[in-house]
Amino acid sequence: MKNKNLARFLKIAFKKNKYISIIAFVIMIVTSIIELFMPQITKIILDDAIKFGNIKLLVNLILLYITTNLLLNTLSIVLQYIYSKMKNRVSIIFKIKLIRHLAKLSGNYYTNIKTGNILNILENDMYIVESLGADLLFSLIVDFFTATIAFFFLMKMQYDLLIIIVIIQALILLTQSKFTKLISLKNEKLRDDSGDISNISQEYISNIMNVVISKSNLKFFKQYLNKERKMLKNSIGLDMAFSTSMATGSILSSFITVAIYGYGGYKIINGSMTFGELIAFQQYTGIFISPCMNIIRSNIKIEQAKTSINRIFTVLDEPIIIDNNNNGIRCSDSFKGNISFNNVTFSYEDKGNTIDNINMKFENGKITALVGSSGCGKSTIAKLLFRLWDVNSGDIIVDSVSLKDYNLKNIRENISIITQDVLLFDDTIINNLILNNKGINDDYLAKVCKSVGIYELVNSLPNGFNTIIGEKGVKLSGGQKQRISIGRALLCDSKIIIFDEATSALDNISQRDILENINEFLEYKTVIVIAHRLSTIKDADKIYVLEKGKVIEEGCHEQLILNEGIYCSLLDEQSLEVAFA
Ligand SMILES: Nc1ncnc2c1ncn2[C@@H]1O[C@H](COP(=O)(O)OP(=O)(O)OP(=O)(O)O)[C@@H](O)[C@H]1O
Repeated sequence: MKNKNLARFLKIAFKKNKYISIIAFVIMIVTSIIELFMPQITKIILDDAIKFGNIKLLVNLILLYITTNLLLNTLSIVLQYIYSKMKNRVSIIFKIKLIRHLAKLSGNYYTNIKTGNILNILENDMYIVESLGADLLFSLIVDFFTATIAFFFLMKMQYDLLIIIVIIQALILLTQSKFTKLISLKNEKLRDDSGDISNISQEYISNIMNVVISKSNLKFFKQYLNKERKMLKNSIGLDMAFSTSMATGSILSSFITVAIYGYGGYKIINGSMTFGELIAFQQYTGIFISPCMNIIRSNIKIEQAKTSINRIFTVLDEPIIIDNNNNGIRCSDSFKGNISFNNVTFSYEDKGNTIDNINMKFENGKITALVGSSGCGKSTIAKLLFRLWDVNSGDIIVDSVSLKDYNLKNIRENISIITQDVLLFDDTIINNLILNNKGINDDYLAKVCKSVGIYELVNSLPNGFNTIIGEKGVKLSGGQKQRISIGRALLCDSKIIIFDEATSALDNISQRDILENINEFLEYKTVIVIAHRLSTIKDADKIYVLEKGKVIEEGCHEQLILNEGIYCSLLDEQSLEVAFA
């Protein structure tokens, strides 16, 4: 699986860097050939120019040596530039792929997602893949090429000395491959630890104010320290394995030097080798061993990267359960957003039915309310409509077309959900209001802001609409956040608009004022209001009362009062609560 994912990764990376990779590969081969040519210059300098006192030849060879060196270094700068470009390009491509894919996943995935793990993939795994280096694959090919040619030169020069070197090299290969396995195992453990720590830190930092208020710092610290201790232990283990592997490699490599000077020196003494040949042999040995060692070290890097690439693909391969239906129907200009739930049944995972054979209608130009005790399934209705989950049975019909037959992105653009938990960005008020909706005119913006009651607030701020509201809108009150969220939805101008406890942070009077003020924006829309406070929905055209995922009563406020059913008792309970408040 890991190898398959590595191949998939390389295929995508290569496809996006086709021409630049070919250029890099050609430069690498040229560099390698030049390097292979260098020991020959040394040999001629020693054995021909110096030995026979040929000054002209010596000067020419030294000039050649300098020129080749200059060329080699220039090519190496060009290569570095290409690699750096490729590396960043590949990393950006995969990050975008990941972020895009995440947006296509289902509510189920979002429910079970571990934020820290995903952040870890986006940051750490991407970094490891980046540091694998775009050059690695090419280097391996070129290293193999260079080592083979150097091997032939060495064999031609002194095959018996070469045999000794090959034996030592084989020993190095054997020990290093054992270390590679150990290192990659330890590395995998470390990556898991790092994911766990990211999860805890992410949970802590993003809720820091609530953590302090709920006095749960100690719980976090304990959890955090335990994980850090475990990671420290594994990290030391990894470093030790790494340095032992390096030291073993280095000790074994030193035997090669011993063999060259010992056995090579002996050969010079008995006349079967020249001094120039010994130096050239030593240089070729370097050219032979260095790529061999590179191949071994690359193996460790590749093993590390494989783990990271695997993680990247675990997210990328997460199946898209909610079909995007890209070729599906798009909402036309005459789209009304009349919705009917026909015998809809739905359950989260393997739990019992959260929505149980429900039939409901939400009509354009009307306000329909959903009420019922906590956990009866009201918000689930909104989530099904937004297709975060698909229904198990029955169908949701929008303007006579099944919801599943619409292009997902397009139908979602026509639905705005304002939830209790407002999503605000650490950005200006204006950017939080308009999001991507750049074409909004100033008068309309002012009108919407007045209706949701933030116009005065904005004007009272020195930077007005350009005031930064802090992370998660921390500089605003709960009510102000909800007002911005409602304003944002109105500016979106979707045909279907769902208020899910959207005014829960506001007092009764502010809530009534907002609802009255925004009425004109809701005139030709399908409006669904989910509320606990029944005063919010008493003017709704239709009210559905839900219990355990079933509709148990329906009608307008007056009809439901006459029914003297659950709605009536909920109303009585709330009147009592207000009276005793
Ligand atoms: N993502 C989820 N995964 C599993 N179960 C869920 C999920 N979301 C909600 N539930 C469960 O589904 C049931 C209905 O939840 P829902 O949020 O629709 O209720 P609600 O009527 O809107 O409640 P409230 O008024 O408290 O907001 C609850 O029992 C809840 O635990």
